[in-house]
Amino acid sequence: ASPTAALATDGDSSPASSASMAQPAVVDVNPPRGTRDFPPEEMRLRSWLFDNFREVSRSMAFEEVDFPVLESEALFIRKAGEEITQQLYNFEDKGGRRVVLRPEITPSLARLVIKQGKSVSLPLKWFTIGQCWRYERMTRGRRREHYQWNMDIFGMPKVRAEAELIQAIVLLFERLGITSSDVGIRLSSRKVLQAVLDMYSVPQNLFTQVCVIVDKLGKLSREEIEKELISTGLSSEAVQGIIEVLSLKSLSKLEEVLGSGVEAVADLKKLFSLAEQYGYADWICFDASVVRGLAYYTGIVFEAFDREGELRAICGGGRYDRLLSTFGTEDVPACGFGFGDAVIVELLKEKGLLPDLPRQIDDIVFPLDEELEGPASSVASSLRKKGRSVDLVEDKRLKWVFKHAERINASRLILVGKSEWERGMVRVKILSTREEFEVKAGELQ
Ligand SMILES: Nc1ccc(Br)nc1
Repeated sequence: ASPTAALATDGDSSPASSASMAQPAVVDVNPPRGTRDFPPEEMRLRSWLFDNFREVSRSMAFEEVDFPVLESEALFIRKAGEEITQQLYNFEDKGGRRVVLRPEITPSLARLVIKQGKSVSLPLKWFTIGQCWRYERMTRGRRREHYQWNMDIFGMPKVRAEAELIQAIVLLFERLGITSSDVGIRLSSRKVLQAVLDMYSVPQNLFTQVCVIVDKLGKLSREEIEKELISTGLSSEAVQGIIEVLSLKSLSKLEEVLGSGVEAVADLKKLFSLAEQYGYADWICFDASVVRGLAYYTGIVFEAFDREGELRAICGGGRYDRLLSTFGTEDVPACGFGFGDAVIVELLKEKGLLPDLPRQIDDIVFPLDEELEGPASSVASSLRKKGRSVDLVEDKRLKWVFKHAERINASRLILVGKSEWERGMVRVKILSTREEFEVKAGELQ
């Protein structure tokens, strides 16, 4: 039986389709576990979302870049215990190379910056939209792939980079109809945690591990967090100090605890003052518990969350000034964020903000009988060359064509009939007004 047996037909009684209807499909027509198909309606929504990502990136003067989904596993081997490195979609290829389906975009960006070396002038502002993968044990039934919009700035050491990236996120939300009462952006700096660890003389090599653990605040219980922190060798005094500082929600309180002149506080104050000038101050709030879960962040970190519901992170990012040296080359200051395609769509659904994106075609061209299939081809071709979207239909009854025109929201129906064609004419039906007239085939726009 043909694998397409399960495919519905359009009800037209053309003999080929009815015979294959009876057999069940012999292949599993579902995509691999944790992955999605994008049939036309879902694809229109995804394209709409990605067009908004692209439009914001363009308005911020970012250049689009792209990378293979397949990367060397070495790019993602990190020892900080991040979830992302424990769920690598990794395998050995036929050449014995250790490769992965990338779990994130940032290491690929860093790789390309290193590869481009001196040939690029800084700062670099790059964006991409790419599919990312994780091998999640299906017990949790979560997705194994999603598309991420990434915007990254290389070579901008000051908090201007963070301020620019947060504006991009706010511009995107505003384009989608989301307001600052729907979503907030929590931000802090990893230098806060660095300052606390310094206060307790915690060795520097524990920093990234501690970040990955405290990122689970809000997901794990306080006891579990304390236990994990103790297991890294931290004193219980240091653990209490960390949890106390990370529960702060006020910058002035933070300054009281850490003392004035601390870099973390200065950075954050500068960012809040820039936010006023950009006009997005009501979107952001200081929250010392924000550390994000990626090992390589070194400075300001931020994440957008929905103010109702389970406070899911919609997107997140931060500064990573020392990622390149982990690849064996000199560091370039960098900052970026990742914005997934799934949580945002759930949020839009909950807020009733999903756009109506019907299929829309300009013209249907239909030959009224077989000997006019040639002329219909030239009519369709000339309209397409003028930029019209044209559905060339044949072997159907006229009744079906009218139904089809409605289904695809066609603006016009161009009928190619024998008597008209002999006079160099075609018949045009404007489907919204039912207006009908003849036009010289050569003058059809
Ligand atoms: N990093 C990552 C990859 C794939 C999905 Br779904 N979520 C997170």
